[in-house]
Amino acid sequence: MTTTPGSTTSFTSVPILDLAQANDPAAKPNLLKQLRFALTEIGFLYIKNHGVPSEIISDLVHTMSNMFDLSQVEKSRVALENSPHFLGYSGEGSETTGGRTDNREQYEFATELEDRWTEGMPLYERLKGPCQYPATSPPSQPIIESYISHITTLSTNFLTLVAQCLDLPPLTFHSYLSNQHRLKLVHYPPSSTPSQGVGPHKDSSGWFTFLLQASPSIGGLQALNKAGQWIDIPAIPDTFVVNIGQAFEVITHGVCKATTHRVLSQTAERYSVPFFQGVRLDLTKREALDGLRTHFETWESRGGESAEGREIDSAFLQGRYDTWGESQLRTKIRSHRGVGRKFYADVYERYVNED
Ligand SMILES: O=C(O)CCC(=O)C(=O)O
Ligand SMILES: [Fe+2]
Repeated sequence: MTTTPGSTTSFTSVPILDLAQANDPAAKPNLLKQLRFALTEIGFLYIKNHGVPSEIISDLVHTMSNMFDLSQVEKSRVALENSPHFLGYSGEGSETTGGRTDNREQYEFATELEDRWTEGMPLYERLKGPCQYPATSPPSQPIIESYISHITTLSTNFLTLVAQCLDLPPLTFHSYLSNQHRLKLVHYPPSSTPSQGVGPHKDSSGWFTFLLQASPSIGGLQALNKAGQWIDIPAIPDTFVVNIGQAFEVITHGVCKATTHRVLSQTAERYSVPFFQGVRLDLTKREALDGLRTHFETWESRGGESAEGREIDSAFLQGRYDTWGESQLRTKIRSHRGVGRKFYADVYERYVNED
């Protein structure tokens, strides 16, 4: 259980920000004001006019649908359980969040990197390595790589606005970036009774998450406000949902909070694509806290988190581990225990048995 102070206010909706305003000197101050409000009071926002070409998105949505239509035999050829990097396909029921089974299947990809890990290097370096692409026609790899490349650019540029709206030099957050960002293609099968698509969680994978809700009229995504109410985050065409990850909450000393969210399964199937902007794995908690301490110390931290929000597991914030990389590895092993047992036997028991 976390002792993290504060999450968000009692927001009841999530604002839509127009990134085109960043290029208009007359409109930019308004954009930065809205962004500051969203980051400090909500932890979630939509962005429109984000600059990612619509054909890049439609190609991705199309290939995603082909990938989930593949047979179980084809899917299991690229099984995540065979990857020490936690990259590949995992079927329904193979992931748990908050101790309960999620009802979704997913393919996990990342910026394409070689596996450079050898015995003696930090274990978390093993999170980096090649993706597994299933056999589709047309091939999915160039489509997914192109999407990752566009969102990487968008998310990197977005950090400039984030810094500016928090009264910091434009490149403040860039030096903390990893060379590996992760992308998931997610399919929530239909469910006749209300059930957990993915359970309540805070994103543990980095700075910001950029989420494409790929099923236009299907709901299910919700964020938790301070009053303990679940607020709907409906799919809005031509937008991404952006939310704060746990590392960003740490570096801003809780001024910007990683807001708890979940997905409820619907009677219709739903597709989504979260992109997790990566943080350097060797970032230590001390470095993260000291970096901007003097800047954020003077900020009034926004108080109060709902009881349910405080229950969310959040290892890096609690300071159990020295590095961001180790807390990442722990989170991955706890979610995908088969991979943990197979490739990380030395730490498996310790990681899964602590609360
Ligand atoms: O599917 C969604 O809309 C959100 C998924 C999510 O929150 C996650 O995978 O971290
Ligand atoms: Fe999430």
